[in-house]
Amino acid sequence: MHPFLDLPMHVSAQWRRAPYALALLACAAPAALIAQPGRGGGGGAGGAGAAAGGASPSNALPALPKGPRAMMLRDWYRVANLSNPAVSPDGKRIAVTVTRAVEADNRRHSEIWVVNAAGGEPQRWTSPSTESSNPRWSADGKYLFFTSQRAGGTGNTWAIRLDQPSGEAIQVGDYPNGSMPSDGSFAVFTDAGRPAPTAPSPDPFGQMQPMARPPFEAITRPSVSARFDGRHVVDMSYKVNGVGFVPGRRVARTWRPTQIARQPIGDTTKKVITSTAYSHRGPVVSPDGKWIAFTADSRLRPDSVVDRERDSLATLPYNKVRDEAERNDADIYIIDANGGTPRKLTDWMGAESQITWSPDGKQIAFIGRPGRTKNSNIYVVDAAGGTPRALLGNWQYEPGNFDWLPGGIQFTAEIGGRSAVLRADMSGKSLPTELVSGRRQLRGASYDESGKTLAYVATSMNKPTELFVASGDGTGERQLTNFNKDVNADVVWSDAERITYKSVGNLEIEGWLMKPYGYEAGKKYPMVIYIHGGPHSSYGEGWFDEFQNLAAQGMFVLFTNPRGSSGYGAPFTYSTRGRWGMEDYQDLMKAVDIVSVRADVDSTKMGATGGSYGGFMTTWMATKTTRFKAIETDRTITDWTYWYGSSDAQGLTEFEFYGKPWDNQKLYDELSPIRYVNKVKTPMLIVQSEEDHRTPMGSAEIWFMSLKKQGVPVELIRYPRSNHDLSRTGEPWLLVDRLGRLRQWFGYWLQGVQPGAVAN
Ligand SMILES: CC(=O)N[C@@H](C)C(=O)N[C@@H](C)C(=O)N[C@@H](C)C(=O)O
Repeated sequence: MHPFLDLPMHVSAQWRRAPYALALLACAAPAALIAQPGRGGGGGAGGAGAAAGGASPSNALPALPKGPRAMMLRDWYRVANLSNPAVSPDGKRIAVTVTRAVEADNRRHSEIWVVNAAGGEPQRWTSPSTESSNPRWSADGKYLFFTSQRAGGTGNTWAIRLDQPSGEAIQVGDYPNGSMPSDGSFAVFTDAGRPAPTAPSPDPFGQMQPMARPPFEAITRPSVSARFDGRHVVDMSYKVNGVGFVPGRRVARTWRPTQIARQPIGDTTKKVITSTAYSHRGPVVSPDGKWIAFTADSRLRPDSVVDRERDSLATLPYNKVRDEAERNDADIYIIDANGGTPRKLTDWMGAESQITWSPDGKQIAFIGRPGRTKNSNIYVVDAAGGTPRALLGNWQYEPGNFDWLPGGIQFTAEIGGRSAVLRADMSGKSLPTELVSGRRQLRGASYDESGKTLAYVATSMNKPTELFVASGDGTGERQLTNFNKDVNADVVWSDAERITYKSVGNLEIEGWLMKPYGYEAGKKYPMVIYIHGGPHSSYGEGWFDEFQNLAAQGMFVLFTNPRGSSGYGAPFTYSTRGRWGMEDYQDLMKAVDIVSVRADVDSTKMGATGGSYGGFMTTWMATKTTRFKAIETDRTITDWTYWYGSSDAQGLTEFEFYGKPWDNQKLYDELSPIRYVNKVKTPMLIVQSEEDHRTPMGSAEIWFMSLKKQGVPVELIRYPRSNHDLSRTGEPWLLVDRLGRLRQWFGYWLQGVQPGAVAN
């Protein structure tokens, strides 16, 4: 997991859009859910604007012309995104989530579709009137479970019955979700327990909005509670991007350590088998059902002690010896499947996750990260104990998810900007072998019970996501779906050339140059460099609406993964610590140098754009060079001290800048573009979301005002009802509006296209 946030570590800047934020509507699924793609009923494969009309602005828009042609803005609504493939235990069927926008309703919609692994038409299994995602098959093949919020249910797990005629989705209480032994007789999962009952006391503030009520131990009170509807804050984490404002505690802090529970399949009785002051995490049962492995604090200290220690350390100034020391926060333990005293499997420095038993139950594998800035690896240890051994040796890259199949361990990994399915050498002596690879990005490798069938979703530069199947060893790959057939037939998606180049310190940097739509040899075209955020994320070999948008406008799009990006190993990722805007800036400008001397690039018409950390970098660039004729800065950061105080992710700079602003104010200041704003001459478009709690509005506002006061052309677009993820999961109409503004801004400054003349 990401050290600062609840996010997976290797987040591709392009793929962050995939798990669309679902506005799950409460609505029962009608019977006869199965539909053929492209045959109506709420949107077939690739169907544009699938929902039935209602009065909306989009209804007034003319039909999109047939292609082949450049991408138009409204083509965005036509692209289907596939995610979470799941192979049935017998390997015969594959379920997948299909998400697309419903243009007329300004929303996204997700459904579960199922396709035979042997091929054939995919079938829709969930209702077009309800949101459904994340399919998973029960081990005995009786159910297809999926996530949905429907009226009259508890929790968000629903199921379609497979072993008998089935109608609407149901909820089943006797089939718990969790880790199961080979015979599938019971499931093991964590249980947060119930809060201790407290005597109800009258709450004088009970009628107030939750954010307005005086939190626990607050000193001030509303003079008249019915007249105060503001926000009263005493806790540090009072706002979270994508969630909003979070009400504070109203009672003293208590701890509810997670326990391990087990429940027989076909029974509704849950038995909690532990009762400890420490939490159990990620329990997995051995194939023979006798043992449960889990992670917990390395000293099994009560959660209250661990949390208080962490909170008190967090108030101290940065201390190199203490804060850079390697830590052993957690270890793996094994307990009898009926409960008892756990045994520590091994004392291992660092963090363990994804504990997995070998099929014979004799060994345990896990992903281990020996130190915060060190590469993770797959480790294997005897279930009896011993020293874990690394399977990937000194491999440059890091494993994603892995499966221990009958034939060995297979895993996914980011290899720079592409991704692959690989097999580990179980002796740990050789580097892993790529089974499914190529210039593309793969997600969600899923296997049947025997490991003989493998499914994944894949995309490449000019191909939106589709579902693929192959043999377990990666051979015999076949594309199973064509949800984007119609849009692909109309739109000529641009392809990109992969480049690598040596930058400061001889470090190799990977990048791509996407050709403009309608490229003709002998002509010159404007070029825009895109800069990703994080900084620990990456661009890569996948279809990306933003790049296609500007390429369709007739521009080269340059994008690179400067040092600091993820996907090239932890040393590369963390090599910019304390040096943001230094060598990574040079990595970016080096790419501009290389590309700008090409005969087909007009070096007098270059632009730059980027979001979040990329937004910081674009403002930083604006203070350093006038080579760009126009810049767009998105969800920007212009003052790191302001950002530290107003964002929801202080851990990022506390780690990267070696402390809090007052520990290292000089660095926070020196790396803040606002200190040099008097040097900016480049026209800038600023795009910012009103509800962005990751990079709040103040950075954009001060940048806007500073440029205005200096007479530099600047526009600020403030998007309502939007957070940090507007460009990925925001309201479709606003998201597309933003794409249009990018075309217009660069169209005006780089191509001389007059306001209002850029095609939609
Ligand atoms: C990798 C990551 O997400 N890091 C976070 C702490 C983060 O949110 N950083 C932002 C400043 C950022 O740049 N986010 C990127 C990923 C974005 O595009 O939003």
